[in-house]
Amino acid sequence: MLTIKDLQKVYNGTAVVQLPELLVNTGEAVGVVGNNGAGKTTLFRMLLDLVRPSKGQVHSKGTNVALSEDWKTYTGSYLDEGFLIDYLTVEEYFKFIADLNGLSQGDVLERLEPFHDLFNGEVLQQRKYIRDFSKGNQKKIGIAAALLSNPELLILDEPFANLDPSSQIRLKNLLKKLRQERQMTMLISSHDLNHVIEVCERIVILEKGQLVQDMQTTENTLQALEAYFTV
Ligand SMILES: Nc1ncnc2c1ncn2[C@@H]1O[C@H](COP(=O)(O)OP(=O)(O)OP(=O)(O)O)[C@@H](O)[C@H]1O
Repeated sequence: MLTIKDLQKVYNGTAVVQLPELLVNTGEAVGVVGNNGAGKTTLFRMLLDLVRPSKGQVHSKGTNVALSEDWKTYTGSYLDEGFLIDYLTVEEYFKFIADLNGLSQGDVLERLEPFHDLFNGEVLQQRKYIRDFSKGNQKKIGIAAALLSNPELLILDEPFANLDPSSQIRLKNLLKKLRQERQMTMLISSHDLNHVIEVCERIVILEKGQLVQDMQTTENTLQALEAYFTV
């Protein structure tokens, strides 16, 4: 699905991402972990053509993401609040996304059904602008919007951050369900090692922009990650 070749991003003379090669197969869920400043967000921004690489390319289904818009039809993503339109209500925002994707009001309601527990009665019909929601609820809105188009590829940056414990568990279960039912390809960055290994069958560790480990998730992965991050 994704082919990253010789990818580099340099800021102020320092390579903050430097990846000779990284392949993400169709149907694979890859967790990206690494300490603050490891380059996770910068990598995701390059995957989504939001930041131009200093060197190298990202291909999605064989197409360079910087040279085509085709990948946008099957890619859902949420990195931060910049993805929202904060002066709209939630319903207006979902309608905007629905119109972009040719979805009816009925489709939207059906596709939001799996979010019922995660929304916890605090997201829909609130009669307020997105900017007036809490950070956690804004994140739920963004993730739901990313999934409205039923994408083949989902890219989420720290989806569990800012969520309360119940919401983290609900989101984790929702992502696991999407994996099981739709074999959705996922790239998820997270500082929550427990949750990310439950959702993803493969974990890559970034350190100072470099890929230092690439492992399949097993019953020993949490221990291995904890050992790695214990300094
Ligand atoms: N626009 C920018 N200009 C200069 N430096 C930048 C810019 N964006 C990111 N960086 C730097 O690139 C490095 C990687 O940052 P990035 O946000 O990708 O890391 P991260 O792994 O997502 O970190 P965190 O876990 O803290 O979110 C950091 O040193 C950061 O300061």
